[in-house]
Amino acid sequence: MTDNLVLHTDLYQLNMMQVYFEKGISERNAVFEVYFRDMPFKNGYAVFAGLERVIDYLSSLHFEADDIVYLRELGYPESFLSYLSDLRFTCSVRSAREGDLVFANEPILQVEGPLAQCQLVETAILNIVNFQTLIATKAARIKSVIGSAPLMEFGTRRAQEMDAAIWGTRAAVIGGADATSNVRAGKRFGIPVAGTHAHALVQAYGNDYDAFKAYATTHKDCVFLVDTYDTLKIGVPAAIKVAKELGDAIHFQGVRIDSGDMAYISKKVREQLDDAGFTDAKIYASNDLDENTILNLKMQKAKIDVWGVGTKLITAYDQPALGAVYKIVAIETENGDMRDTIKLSSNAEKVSTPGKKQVWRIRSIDKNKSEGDYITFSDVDVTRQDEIFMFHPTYTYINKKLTNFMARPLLTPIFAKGQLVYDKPTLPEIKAYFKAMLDDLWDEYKRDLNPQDYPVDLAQDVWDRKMQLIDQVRKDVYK
Ligand SMILES: Nc1ncnc2c1ncn2[C@@H]1O[C@H](COP(=O)(O)OP(=O)(O)OP(=O)(O)O)[C@@H](O)[C@H]1O
Ligand SMILES: O=P(O)(O)OC[C@H]1O[C@H](OP(=O)(O)OP(=O)(O)O)[C@H](O)[C@@H]1O
Ligand SMILES: O=C(O)c1cccnc1
Repeated sequence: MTDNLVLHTDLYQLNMMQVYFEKGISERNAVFEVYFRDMPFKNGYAVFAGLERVIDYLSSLHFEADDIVYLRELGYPESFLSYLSDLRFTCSVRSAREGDLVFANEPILQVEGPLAQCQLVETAILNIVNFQTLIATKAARIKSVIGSAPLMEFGTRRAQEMDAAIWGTRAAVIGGADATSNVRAGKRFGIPVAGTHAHALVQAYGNDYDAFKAYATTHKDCVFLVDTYDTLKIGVPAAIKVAKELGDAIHFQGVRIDSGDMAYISKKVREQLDDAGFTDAKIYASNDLDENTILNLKMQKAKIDVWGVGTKLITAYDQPALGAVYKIVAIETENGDMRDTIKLSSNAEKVSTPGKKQVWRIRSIDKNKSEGDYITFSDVDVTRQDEIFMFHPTYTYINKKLTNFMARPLLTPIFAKGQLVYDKPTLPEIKAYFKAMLDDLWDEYKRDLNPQDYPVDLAQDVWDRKMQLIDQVRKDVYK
Protein backbone atom coordinates (compact mmCIF):
# COMPACT_ATOMS: atom_id res chain seq x y z
CA MET A 1 0.00 0.00 0.00
CA THR A 2 1.36 3.46 -0.85
CA ASP A 3 1.17 6.30 1.68
CA ASN A 4 0.42 8.97 -0.85
CA LEU A 5 0.19 12.56 0.35
CA VAL A 6 -2.73 13.30 -1.98
CA LEU A 7 -5.05 11.87 0.70
CA HIS A 8 -3.48 14.18 3.29
CA THR A 9 -6.60 16.28 2.99
CA ASP A 10 -9.88 16.68 4.84
CA LEU A 11 -12.80 14.54 3.70
CA TYR A 12 -14.84 17.66 3.07
CA GLN A 13 -12.43 18.78 0.36
CA LEU A 14 -13.15 15.56 -1.57
CA ASN A 15 -16.87 15.99 -0.98
CA MET A 16 -16.75 19.56 -2.33
CA MET A 17 -14.66 18.38 -5.29
CA GLN A 18 -17.36 15.85 -6.06
CA VAL A 19 -20.00 18.59 -5.99
CA TYR A 20 -17.92 20.76 -8.36
CA PHE A 21 -17.30 17.77 -10.64
CA GLU A 22 -20.89 16.59 -10.85
CA LYS A 23 -22.27 20.12 -11.29
CA GLY A 24 -19.76 20.88 -14.03
CA ILE A 25 -17.77 23.65 -12.31
CA SER A 26 -14.65 21.73 -11.22
CA GLU A 27 -12.54 23.31 -13.98
CA ARG A 28 -13.66 26.90 -13.39
CA ASN A 29 -10.71 29.13 -12.60
CA ALA A 30 -10.49 30.09 -8.92
CA VAL A 31 -8.07 31.98 -6.69
CA PHE A 32 -7.41 31.07 -3.08
CA GLU A 33 -5.09 32.94 -0.68
CA VAL A 34 -3.37 31.94 2.57
CA TYR A 35 -3.10 34.45 5.40
CA PHE A 36 -3.09 34.54 9.19
CA ARG A 37 -4.99 37.00 11.34
CA ASP A 38 -2.81 37.54 14.42
CA MET A 39 0.94 37.81 14.85
CA PRO A 40 2.34 34.64 16.46
CA PHE A 41 3.74 35.13 19.99
CA LYS A 42 2.66 38.80 19.59
CA ASN A 43 5.91 39.15 17.67
CA GLY A 44 6.41 42.14 15.37
CA TYR A 45 6.99 39.91 12.33
CA ALA A 46 6.64 36.27 11.31
CA VAL A 47 9.19 34.29 9.32
CA PHE A 48 7.68 32.51 6.34
CA ALA A 49 8.68 28.83 6.06
CA GLY A 50 7.29 25.67 4.50
CA LEU A 51 7.56 26.46 0.80
CA GLU A 52 10.05 23.69 0.08
CA ARG A 53 7.68 21.04 1.39
CA VAL A 54 4.70 22.66 -0.33
CA ILE A 55 6.65 22.39 -3.59
CA ASP A 56 7.50 18.72 -2.93
CA TYR A 57 3.87 18.00 -2.14
CA LEU A 58 2.39 19.78 -5.15
CA SER A 59 5.02 18.41 -7.55
CA SER A 60 3.94 14.86 -6.86
CA LEU A 61 0.19 15.39 -6.53
CA HIS A 62 -1.66 12.45 -8.07
CA PHE A 63 -3.94 9.61 -7.02
CA GLU A 64 -2.45 6.09 -6.94
CA ALA A 65 -4.52 3.04 -7.81
CA ASP A 66 -4.82 2.04 -4.15
CA ASP A 67 -6.02 5.55 -3.21
CA ILE A 68 -8.83 5.09 -5.70
CA VAL A 69 -9.64 1.65 -4.25
CA TYR A 70 -9.93 3.22 -0.82
CA LEU A 71 -12.08 6.09 -2.04
CA ARG A 72 -14.33 3.56 -3.78
CA GLU A 73 -14.78 1.85 -0.40
CA LEU A 74 -15.85 5.21 1.01
CA GLY A 75 -18.63 5.25 -1.56
CA TYR A 76 -17.53 7.78 -4.20
CA PRO A 77 -19.08 7.14 -7.65
CA GLU A 78 -17.05 5.71 -10.55
CA SER A 79 -17.24 8.81 -12.74
CA PHE A 80 -15.69 10.94 -9.98
CA LEU A 81 -13.07 8.27 -9.22
CA SER A 82 -12.05 8.19 -12.85
CA TYR A 83 -11.74 12.01 -12.83
CA LEU A 84 -9.49 11.74 -9.75
CA SER A 85 -7.32 9.02 -11.36
CA ASP A 86 -6.56 11.34 -14.26
CA LEU A 87 -6.04 14.43 -12.12
CA ARG A 88 -2.69 16.21 -12.51
CA PHE A 89 -1.73 19.44 -10.77
CA THR A 90 -2.22 22.32 -13.21
CA CYS A 91 -2.56 25.31 -10.85
CA SER A 92 -0.38 28.40 -10.64
CA VAL A 93 1.12 29.21 -7.26
CA ARG A 94 2.65 32.44 -6.08
CA SER A 95 4.20 32.64 -2.66
CA ALA A 96 6.43 34.51 -0.27
CA ARG A 97 9.94 33.04 -0.20
CA GLU A 98 11.15 31.09 2.80
CA GLY A 99 12.84 33.54 5.14
CA ASP A 100 10.58 36.41 4.06
CA LEU A 101 9.08 38.49 6.84
CA VAL A 102 5.31 38.20 6.69
CA PHE A 103 2.58 39.94 8.62
CA ALA A 104 -1.03 39.42 9.67
CA ASN A 105 -3.82 39.92 7.14
CA GLU A 106 -1.79 39.78 3.97
CA PRO A 107 -1.69 36.96 1.40
CA ILE A 108 1.45 34.90 1.86
CA LEU A 109 0.66 32.17 -0.67
CA GLN A 110 -1.82 32.12 -3.53
CA VAL A 111 -3.17 29.19 -5.57
CA GLU A 112 -4.96 29.82 -8.87
CA GLY A 113 -6.42 27.16 -11.13
CA PRO A 114 -9.26 24.66 -11.50
CA LEU A 115 -11.60 25.08 -8.54
CA ALA A 116 -11.53 21.40 -7.55
CA GLN A 117 -7.71 21.25 -7.46
CA CYS A 118 -7.47 24.45 -5.42
CA GLN A 119 -9.88 22.88 -2.95
CA LEU A 120 -7.97 19.60 -2.68
CA VAL A 121 -4.67 21.19 -1.63
CA GLU A 122 -5.97 23.50 1.11
CA THR A 123 -5.42 21.14 4.01
CA ALA A 124 -1.85 20.10 3.28
CA ILE A 125 -0.71 23.63 2.40
CA LEU A 126 -2.11 25.00 5.65
CA ASN A 127 -0.72 22.05 7.60
CA ILE A 128 2.77 22.74 6.28
CA VAL A 129 2.83 26.54 6.32
CA ASN A 130 1.10 26.91 9.68
CA PHE A 131 3.63 24.74 11.50
CA GLN A 132 6.84 25.73 9.78
CA THR A 133 6.14 29.47 9.87
CA LEU A 134 5.33 29.20 13.57
CA ILE A 135 8.59 27.39 14.39
CA ALA A 136 10.74 29.67 12.23
CA THR A 137 9.22 32.66 14.03
CA LYS A 138 9.78 31.13 17.47
CA ALA A 139 13.41 30.43 16.54
CA ALA A 140 13.82 34.03 15.39
CA ARG A 141 12.53 35.30 18.73
CA ILE A 142 14.96 33.07 20.61
CA LYS A 143 17.88 34.00 18.36
CA SER A 144 17.09 37.69 18.74
CA VAL A 145 17.83 37.55 22.48
CA ILE A 146 20.83 35.25 22.06
CA GLY A 147 22.56 37.46 19.52
CA SER A 148 25.64 36.09 17.84
CA ALA A 149 26.21 33.16 20.26
CA PRO A 150 25.34 29.71 18.87
CA LEU A 151 21.79 28.34 19.22
CA MET A 152 21.58 24.54 19.12
CA GLU A 153 18.28 22.87 18.32
CA PHE A 154 17.74 19.96 20.75
CA GLY A 155 14.00 19.34 20.43
CA THR A 156 13.44 16.09 18.54
CA ARG A 157 12.59 13.99 21.61
CA ARG A 158 9.84 16.42 22.59
CA ALA A 159 8.50 17.30 19.12
CA GLN A 160 4.99 16.35 18.03
CA GLU A 161 6.28 13.19 16.29
CA MET A 162 8.83 12.69 13.54
CA ASP A 163 7.63 14.98 10.75
CA ALA A 164 7.44 17.87 13.18
CA ALA A 165 10.98 17.15 14.39
CA ILE A 166 12.48 17.05 10.92
CA TRP A 167 10.67 19.94 9.28
CA GLY A 168 10.55 21.86 12.56
CA THR A 169 14.32 21.62 12.77
CA ARG A 170 14.65 22.98 9.25
CA ALA A 171 12.25 25.83 10.11
CA ALA A 172 14.21 26.53 13.30
CA VAL A 173 17.36 26.85 11.22
CA ILE A 174 15.66 29.35 8.90
CA GLY A 175 14.72 31.44 11.95
CA GLY A 176 18.16 31.32 13.57
CA ALA A 177 19.26 27.93 14.91
CA ASP A 178 22.90 27.26 14.03
CA ALA A 179 23.02 23.49 14.49
CA THR A 180 20.82 20.55 15.41
CA SER A 181 21.18 17.35 17.40
CA ASN A 182 18.96 15.53 14.86
CA VAL A 183 21.24 13.48 12.64
CA ARG A 184 18.52 12.74 10.07
CA ALA A 185 17.88 16.46 9.65
CA GLY A 186 21.62 16.89 9.20
CA LYS A 187 21.76 14.30 6.43
CA ARG A 188 18.57 15.40 4.72
CA PHE A 189 19.01 19.18 4.80
CA GLY A 190 22.75 19.63 5.28
CA ILE A 191 22.24 21.29 8.66
CA PRO A 192 25.38 21.21 10.87
CA VAL A 193 24.95 18.53 13.55
CA ALA A 194 26.36 18.95 17.03
CA GLY A 195 25.98 17.54 20.49
CA THR A 196 27.39 16.69 23.88
CA HIS A 197 26.37 13.57 25.85
CA ALA A 198 23.58 12.66 28.26
CA HIS A 199 23.46 11.84 31.97
CA ALA A 200 23.18 8.16 31.00
CA LEU A 201 26.89 8.07 30.14
CA VAL A 202 27.87 9.25 33.60
CA GLN A 203 25.31 6.99 35.26
CA ALA A 204 26.55 4.02 33.22
CA TYR A 205 30.08 4.52 34.56
CA GLY A 206 28.85 5.51 38.02
CA ASN A 207 31.09 8.59 38.22
CA ASP A 208 31.93 11.66 36.16
CA TYR A 209 35.66 11.09 35.86
CA ASP A 210 35.47 7.59 34.35
CA ALA A 211 32.69 8.64 31.99
CA PHE A 212 34.52 11.73 30.73
CA LYS A 213 37.74 9.77 30.35
CA ALA A 214 35.95 7.10 28.32
CA TYR A 215 34.42 9.77 26.11
CA ALA A 216 37.73 11.57 25.72
CA THR A 217 39.56 8.45 24.67
CA THR A 218 37.01 7.77 21.93
CA HIS A 219 36.25 11.32 20.71
CA LYS A 220 38.42 14.25 19.77
CA ASP A 221 35.84 17.00 20.41
CA CYS A 222 34.59 16.91 24.00
CA VAL A 223 31.84 18.75 25.83
CA PHE A 224 31.23 17.13 29.20
CA LEU A 225 27.84 17.21 30.94
CA VAL A 226 28.78 18.15 34.47
CA ASP A 227 25.54 18.19 36.49
CA THR A 228 24.75 14.49 37.02
CA TYR A 229 25.73 14.44 40.68
CA ASP A 230 27.16 17.82 41.70
CA THR A 231 28.23 20.39 39.13
CA LEU A 232 30.70 22.48 41.12
CA LYS A 233 32.14 19.90 43.52
CA ILE A 234 32.36 16.86 41.22
CA GLY A 235 31.42 17.49 37.61
CA VAL A 236 33.62 20.43 36.67
CA PRO A 237 36.68 19.20 38.62
CA ALA A 238 36.37 15.84 36.83
CA ALA A 239 36.12 17.58 33.44
CA ILE A 240 39.21 19.66 34.21
CA LYS A 241 41.15 16.61 35.36
CA VAL A 242 40.39 14.68 32.17
CA ALA A 243 41.13 17.71 29.98
CA LYS A 244 44.52 18.14 31.68
CA GLU A 245 45.37 14.45 31.49
CA LEU A 246 44.55 14.16 27.80
CA GLY A 247 45.99 17.55 26.84
CA ASP A 248 46.37 17.97 23.10
CA ALA A 249 45.00 14.50 22.43
CA ILE A 250 41.53 16.01 22.65
CA HIS A 251 39.87 19.26 21.83
CA PHE A 252 38.25 20.18 25.15
CA GLN A 253 35.42 22.42 23.96
CA GLY A 254 33.73 22.92 27.29
CA VAL A 255 31.02 21.71 29.64
CA ARG A 256 27.24 21.61 29.62
CA ILE A 257 25.00 22.48 32.56
CA ASP A 258 21.42 21.29 32.56
CA SER A 259 19.90 22.11 35.95
CA GLY A 260 19.94 24.41 38.95
CA ASP A 261 20.36 28.17 39.07
CA MET A 262 22.13 28.61 35.78
CA ALA A 263 23.17 32.20 36.44
CA TYR A 264 24.94 31.38 39.67
CA ILE A 265 26.31 28.04 38.53
CA SER A 266 27.60 29.30 35.18
CA LYS A 267 29.57 32.09 36.88
CA LYS A 268 31.15 29.63 39.28
CA VAL A 269 31.90 27.17 36.48
CA ARG A 270 33.54 29.98 34.50
CA GLU A 271 35.81 30.77 37.45
CA GLN A 272 36.77 27.12 37.84
CA LEU A 273 37.56 26.71 34.13
CA ASP A 274 39.51 29.97 34.00
CA ASP A 275 41.47 29.16 37.14
CA ALA A 276 42.47 25.85 35.57
CA GLY A 277 43.68 27.69 32.48
CA PHE A 278 40.80 26.69 30.19
CA THR A 279 39.75 30.23 29.34
CA ASP A 280 38.64 29.16 25.84
CA ALA A 281 36.40 26.37 27.09
CA LYS A 282 32.76 27.20 26.49
CA ILE A 283 29.82 26.80 28.81
CA TYR A 284 26.80 25.19 27.21
CA ALA A 285 23.38 25.48 28.85
CA SER A 286 20.12 23.62 28.37
CA ASN A 287 16.99 22.96 30.46
CA ASP A 288 13.60 24.20 29.29
CA LEU A 289 15.05 27.37 27.88
CA ASP A 290 13.14 29.88 25.77
CA GLU A 291 13.55 33.56 24.87
CA ASN A 292 12.28 34.68 28.29
CA THR A 293 14.61 32.54 30.41
CA ILE A 294 17.52 33.31 28.11
CA LEU A 295 16.90 37.05 28.34
CA ASN A 296 16.63 36.74 32.09
CA LEU A 297 19.84 34.75 32.33
CA LYS A 298 21.62 37.31 30.20
CA MET A 299 20.35 40.09 32.48
CA GLN A 300 21.82 38.17 35.40
CA LYS A 301 25.11 38.09 33.46
CA ALA A 302 25.11 34.31 33.29
CA LYS A 303 28.34 33.07 31.74
CA ILE A 304 26.75 30.99 29.02
CA ASP A 305 28.35 30.73 25.58
CA VAL A 306 26.18 28.19 23.75
CA TRP A 307 22.43 27.76 24.14
CA GLY A 308 20.70 24.40 23.68
CA VAL A 309 16.96 24.76 23.20
CA GLY A 310 14.54 21.88 22.75
CA THR A 311 10.95 21.58 23.94
CA LYS A 312 9.91 25.19 23.90
CA LEU A 313 11.21 25.82 20.39
CA ILE A 314 10.15 22.69 18.53
CA THR A 315 6.66 22.64 20.06
CA ALA A 316 6.11 26.42 19.92
CA TYR A 317 5.21 25.90 23.56
CA ASP A 318 3.47 29.20 24.30
CA GLN A 319 1.46 29.32 21.08
CA PRO A 320 0.86 25.94 19.47
CA ALA A 321 -0.88 27.16 16.30
CA LEU A 322 -0.45 30.02 13.86
CA GLY A 323 -4.05 29.95 12.67
CA ALA A 324 -3.40 30.67 8.99
CA VAL A 325 -6.45 30.21 6.75
CA TYR A 326 -7.01 29.58 3.02
CA LYS A 327 -9.84 31.58 1.51
CA ILE A 328 -11.34 31.78 -1.95
CA VAL A 329 -11.03 35.37 -3.21
CA ALA A 330 -12.17 35.08 -6.86
CA ILE A 331 -14.00 32.59 -9.10
CA GLU A 332 -14.77 32.38 -12.79
CA THR A 333 -18.42 32.93 -13.71
CA GLU A 334 -20.49 31.14 -16.33
CA ASN A 335 -19.55 33.68 -18.96
CA GLY A 336 -15.82 33.39 -18.25
CA ASP A 337 -15.32 36.60 -16.25
CA MET A 338 -13.72 36.52 -12.81
CA ARG A 339 -15.96 37.45 -9.88
CA ASP A 340 -14.37 38.54 -6.59
CA THR A 341 -15.71 36.76 -3.52
CA ILE A 342 -15.97 37.78 0.12
CA LYS A 343 -16.70 36.00 3.37
CA LEU A 344 -18.62 38.03 5.92
CA SER A 345 -18.49 37.51 9.64
CA SER A 346 -19.93 39.18 12.71
CA ASN A 347 -16.30 39.45 13.71
CA ALA A 348 -14.87 42.30 11.59
CA GLU A 349 -11.40 40.74 11.56
CA LYS A 350 -12.77 37.60 9.91
CA VAL A 351 -14.19 39.43 6.87
CA SER A 352 -12.00 38.35 3.97
CA THR A 353 -10.51 40.80 1.44
CA PRO A 354 -11.86 40.01 -2.03
CA GLY A 355 -9.89 39.76 -5.27
CA LYS A 356 -6.61 38.28 -6.50
CA LYS A 357 -3.95 40.39 -4.85
CA GLN A 358 -0.27 41.18 -4.64
CA VAL A 359 1.61 42.42 -1.59
CA TRP A 360 4.24 45.10 -2.11
CA ARG A 361 6.95 45.67 0.43
CA ILE A 362 7.46 49.40 0.40
CA ARG A 363 10.95 50.55 1.24
CA SER A 364 11.90 54.17 1.75
CA ILE A 365 14.88 55.10 -0.41
CA ASP A 366 15.93 57.89 1.97
CA LYS A 367 15.73 55.81 5.11
CA ASN A 368 16.62 52.43 3.57
CA LYS A 369 14.00 50.69 5.71
CA SER A 370 10.67 48.98 5.10
CA GLU A 371 7.81 51.45 5.50
CA GLY A 372 5.04 48.87 5.40
CA ASP A 373 3.21 46.47 3.09
CA TYR A 374 0.76 47.71 0.49
CA ILE A 375 -1.84 45.30 -0.90
CA THR A 376 -3.05 45.89 -4.46
CA PHE A 377 -4.94 43.86 -7.03
CA SER A 378 -2.53 41.52 -8.79
CA ASP A 379 -2.55 43.36 -12.11
CA VAL A 380 -1.24 46.59 -10.56
CA ASP A 381 2.47 47.36 -10.86
CA VAL A 382 3.45 49.58 -7.96
CA THR A 383 7.02 49.90 -9.27
CA ARG A 384 5.56 52.15 -12.00
CA GLN A 385 3.86 54.47 -9.53
CA ASP A 386 5.57 57.64 -8.27
CA GLU A 387 3.31 58.14 -5.31
CA ILE A 388 1.18 55.88 -3.14
CA PHE A 389 -1.32 56.67 -0.42
CA MET A 390 -1.14 54.21 2.48
CA PHE A 391 -3.87 54.14 5.09
CA HIS A 392 -4.84 51.81 7.93
CA PRO A 393 -7.67 49.53 6.74
CA THR A 394 -9.69 50.04 9.94
CA TYR A 395 -8.47 53.38 11.31
CA THR A 396 -8.38 55.11 7.94
CA TYR A 397 -7.34 58.46 9.45
CA ILE A 398 -3.91 56.90 10.06
CA ASN A 399 -2.40 57.50 6.64
CA LYS A 400 0.63 58.73 4.76
CA LYS A 401 1.64 59.66 1.22
CA LEU A 402 4.88 58.13 0.00
CA THR A 403 6.97 59.28 -2.91
CA ASN A 404 10.60 58.26 -2.76
CA PHE A 405 10.20 54.50 -2.41
CA MET A 406 11.05 51.12 -3.87
CA ALA A 407 8.35 48.44 -4.10
CA ARG A 408 9.09 44.73 -4.10
CA PRO A 409 6.38 42.14 -4.77
CA LEU A 410 6.15 39.60 -1.96
CA LEU A 411 4.34 36.90 -3.94
CA THR A 412 6.69 35.35 -6.45
CA PRO A 413 5.81 32.74 -9.13
CA ILE A 414 6.41 29.17 -7.94
CA PHE A 415 4.26 27.08 -10.31
CA ALA A 416 2.86 28.30 -13.64
CA LYS A 417 -0.03 26.09 -14.71
CA GLY A 418 1.42 23.12 -12.84
CA GLN A 419 5.04 23.62 -13.96
CA LEU A 420 7.64 24.48 -11.34
CA VAL A 421 9.18 27.82 -12.36
CA TYR A 422 11.06 28.58 -9.15
CA ASP A 423 14.71 27.81 -8.41
CA LYS A 424 14.70 26.51 -4.87
CA PRO A 425 17.37 28.27 -2.79
CA THR A 426 19.64 26.29 -0.47
CA LEU A 427 19.10 26.41 3.28
CA PRO A 428 22.14 28.66 3.91
CA GLU A 429 20.80 31.01 1.21
CA ILE A 430 17.39 31.08 2.90
CA LYS A 431 18.99 31.78 6.27
CA ALA A 432 21.07 34.62 4.82
CA TYR A 433 18.02 35.99 3.03
CA PHE A 434 16.06 36.11 6.30
CA LYS A 435 18.89 38.02 7.97
CA ALA A 436 18.94 40.55 5.13
CA MET A 437 15.16 41.00 5.36
CA LEU A 438 15.43 41.58 9.09
CA ASP A 439 18.04 44.29 8.53
CA ASP A 440 15.45 46.22 6.49
CA LEU A 441 13.07 46.38 9.42
CA TRP A 442 13.00 49.20 11.96
CA ASP A 443 14.00 48.13 15.47
CA GLU A 444 10.53 49.13 16.74
CA TYR A 445 9.07 46.07 14.99
CA LYS A 446 11.84 43.75 16.12
CA ARG A 447 11.69 43.92 19.90
CA ASP A 448 10.40 40.79 21.63
CA LEU A 449 7.99 42.57 23.94
CA ASN A 450 5.15 44.80 22.69
CA PRO A 451 6.57 45.65 19.27
CA GLN A 452 4.90 48.33 17.15
CA ASP A 453 2.32 47.12 14.60
CA TYR A 454 3.91 46.97 11.16
CA PRO A 455 1.58 48.68 8.63
CA VAL A 456 -0.27 46.32 6.28
CA ASP A 457 -2.47 48.57 4.19
CA LEU A 458 -4.95 48.08 1.36
CA ALA A 459 -4.76 50.15 -1.82
CA GLN A 460 -7.78 52.43 -2.18
CA ASP A 461 -9.46 50.31 -4.89
CA VAL A 462 -9.01 47.08 -2.88
CA TRP A 463 -10.54 48.77 0.14
CA ASP A 464 -13.39 50.20 -1.98
CA ARG A 465 -14.12 46.79 -3.53
CA LYS A 466 -14.23 45.22 -0.07
CA MET A 467 -16.74 47.81 1.19
CA GLN A 468 -18.80 47.54 -1.97
CA LEU A 469 -18.94 43.72 -1.75
CA ILE A 470 -19.90 43.86 1.93
CA ASP A 471 -22.89 46.05 0.95
CA GLN A 472 -23.75 43.98 -2.08
CA VAL A 473 -23.64 40.62 -0.27
CA ARG A 474 -25.77 42.01 2.52
CA LYS A 475 -28.37 43.13 -0.02
CA ASP A 476 -28.26 39.87 -2.00
CA VAL A 477 -28.24 37.52 0.94
CA TYR A 478 -30.77 39.26 3.17
CA LYS A 479 -33.17 40.37 0.39
N1 LIG B 1 19.06 32.04 37.19
C1 LIG B 1 17.94 31.71 36.55
N2 LIG B 1 17.03 32.64 36.24
C2 LIG B 1 15.89 32.32 35.61
N3 LIG B 1 15.57 31.07 35.25
C3 LIG B 1 16.44 30.09 35.52
C4 LIG B 1 17.66 30.35 36.19
N4 LIG B 1 18.30 29.19 36.34
C5 LIG B 1 17.53 28.23 35.78
N5 LIG B 1 16.41 28.76 35.29
C6 LIG B 1 15.28 28.09 34.59
O1 LIG B 1 14.36 27.68 35.59
C7 LIG B 1 13.63 26.53 35.16
C8 LIG B 1 13.57 25.50 36.24
O2 LIG B 1 14.86 25.11 36.60
P1 LIG B 1 15.04 24.05 37.75
O3 LIG B 1 16.10 24.52 38.65
O4 LIG B 1 13.74 23.62 38.30
O5 LIG B 1 15.58 22.83 36.95
P2 LIG B 1 16.03 21.57 37.68
O6 LIG B 1 14.92 21.08 38.49
O7 LIG B 1 17.28 21.87 38.39
O8 LIG B 1 16.27 20.61 36.47
P3 LIG B 1 15.39 19.41 36.00
O9 LIG B 1 14.00 19.59 36.51
O10 LIG B 1 15.44 19.51 34.51
O11 LIG B 1 16.08 18.22 36.55
C9 LIG B 1 14.30 26.06 33.88
O12 LIG B 1 13.51 26.47 32.80
C10 LIG B 1 15.63 26.80 33.88
O13 LIG B 1 16.05 27.06 32.55
O1 LIG C 1 15.10 21.16 27.97
P1 LIG C 1 14.93 21.24 26.51
O2 LIG C 1 14.88 22.65 26.02
O3 LIG C 1 13.78 20.42 26.02
O4 LIG C 1 16.28 20.66 25.82
C1 LIG C 1 16.50 19.32 25.59
C2 LIG C 1 16.69 18.54 26.87
O5 LIG C 1 16.86 17.21 26.49
C3 LIG C 1 17.79 16.62 27.37
O6 LIG C 1 17.14 16.30 28.53
P2 LIG C 1 16.59 14.85 28.89
O7 LIG C 1 15.64 14.34 27.86
O8 LIG C 1 17.73 13.97 29.17
O9 LIG C 1 15.76 15.16 30.19
P3 LIG C 1 16.14 16.05 31.45
O10 LIG C 1 15.10 17.11 31.47
O11 LIG C 1 16.04 15.11 32.60
O12 LIG C 1 17.54 16.59 31.30
C4 LIG C 1 18.77 17.74 27.63
O13 LIG C 1 19.48 17.52 28.80
C5 LIG C 1 17.91 18.97 27.67
O14 LIG C 1 17.57 19.29 28.98
O1 LIG D 1 23.75 16.91 22.54
C1 LIG D 1 23.12 17.31 23.50
O2 LIG D 1 23.65 17.86 24.47
C2 LIG D 1 21.61 17.12 23.53
C3 LIG D 1 20.95 16.51 22.52
C4 LIG D 1 19.58 16.36 22.59
C5 LIG D 1 18.91 16.83 23.67
N1 LIG D 1 19.56 17.42 24.65
C6 LIG D 1 20.91 17.57 24.61
